[in-house]
Amino acid sequence: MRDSTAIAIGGFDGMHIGHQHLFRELGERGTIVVIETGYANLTPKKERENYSHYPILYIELEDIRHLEADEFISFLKEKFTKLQKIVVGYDFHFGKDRKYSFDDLRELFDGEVKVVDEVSYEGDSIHSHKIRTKIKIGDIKGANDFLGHNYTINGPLVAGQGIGKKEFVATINIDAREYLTPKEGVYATLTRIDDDEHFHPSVSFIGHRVTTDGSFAVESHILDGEVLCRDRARISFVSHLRDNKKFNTKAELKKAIECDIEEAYKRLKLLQL
Ligand SMILES: Cc1cc2nc3c(=O)[nH]c(=O)nc-3n(C[C@H](O)[C@H](O)[C@H](O)COP(=O)(O)O)c2cc1C
Ligand SMILES: Nc1ncnc2c1ncn2[C@@H]1O[C@H](COP(=O)(O)OP(=O)(O)O)[C@@H](O)[C@H]1O
Repeated sequence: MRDSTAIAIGGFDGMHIGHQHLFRELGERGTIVVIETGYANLTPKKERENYSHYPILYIELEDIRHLEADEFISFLKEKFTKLQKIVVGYDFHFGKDRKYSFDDLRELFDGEVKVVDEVSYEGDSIHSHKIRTKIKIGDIKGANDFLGHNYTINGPLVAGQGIGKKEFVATINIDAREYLTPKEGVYATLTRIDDDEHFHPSVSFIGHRVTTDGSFAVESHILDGEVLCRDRARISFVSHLRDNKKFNTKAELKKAIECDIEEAYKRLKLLQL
């Protein structure tokens, strides 16, 4: 990483299609420099590493936000002594009051400054805050189109109420509090257990279990057979099926879950065509 000749700089929460355009400019010896604001919740912390083969250096915003432009460049050159190229996007700003832009980099850096033009999807500029809004309203397709991959959360296994398997269907419950949780409801998903290679087709519920104990849950029912989850699971969202709902009886909820399973099968099958 220290030998890198090119770096791309930004927050990079989501590792979306716009970010990927920057990474394409890095060449063979590149590093991604993540400026951590503490607000990343699409790809928190090291989760970003699943979406690029380049090494990532994490820098706290607090450590650089006060710097003048020349100090910022010196800071980067100290970290990367062989630095020849800096890649940023059209709207990158840095330093005191975010007053510096790529113009300042171009003026003060003695290497190449590559500025990537605005990347859009169907005429709409791609940004992580827009992806967050889409996820919050349950527009999974829209979020995935901007991301260039399925929105995916992951977390350690937690105990459920213990009634799923007996009264409804078996589910894997996880704690995914580091992530932005999609709008409460039911989704067609793919779930990977304990970091195994394989993603299982699944249907997932996110929200307050208003029909039973009212507590918040993120849970996934695997569709292609029984699985044993020991440690953690990763849930990848494919499409929104319906909103969370309070049913009058458990029997009605059970019926709804059976419909959800059927619908999830259909949506996931479409993926394979
Ligand atoms: C596909 C699916 C859909 C669900 N939909 C709802 C729902 O609309 N309303 C609700 O209160 N709970 C819903 N649940 C959550 C159930 O209430 C939950 O699975 C049940 O309370 C068992 O919880 P346990 O696994 O913690 O024992 C759903 C669960 C699944 C798997
Ligand atoms: N849609 C886009 N098109 C081109 N560059 C982008 C785009 N979105 C972000 N970038 C660039 O990627 C880097 C990381 O940006 P960041 O602010 O973390 O992304 P976002 O705006 O999505 O939150 C910055 O250099 C930024 O200019």
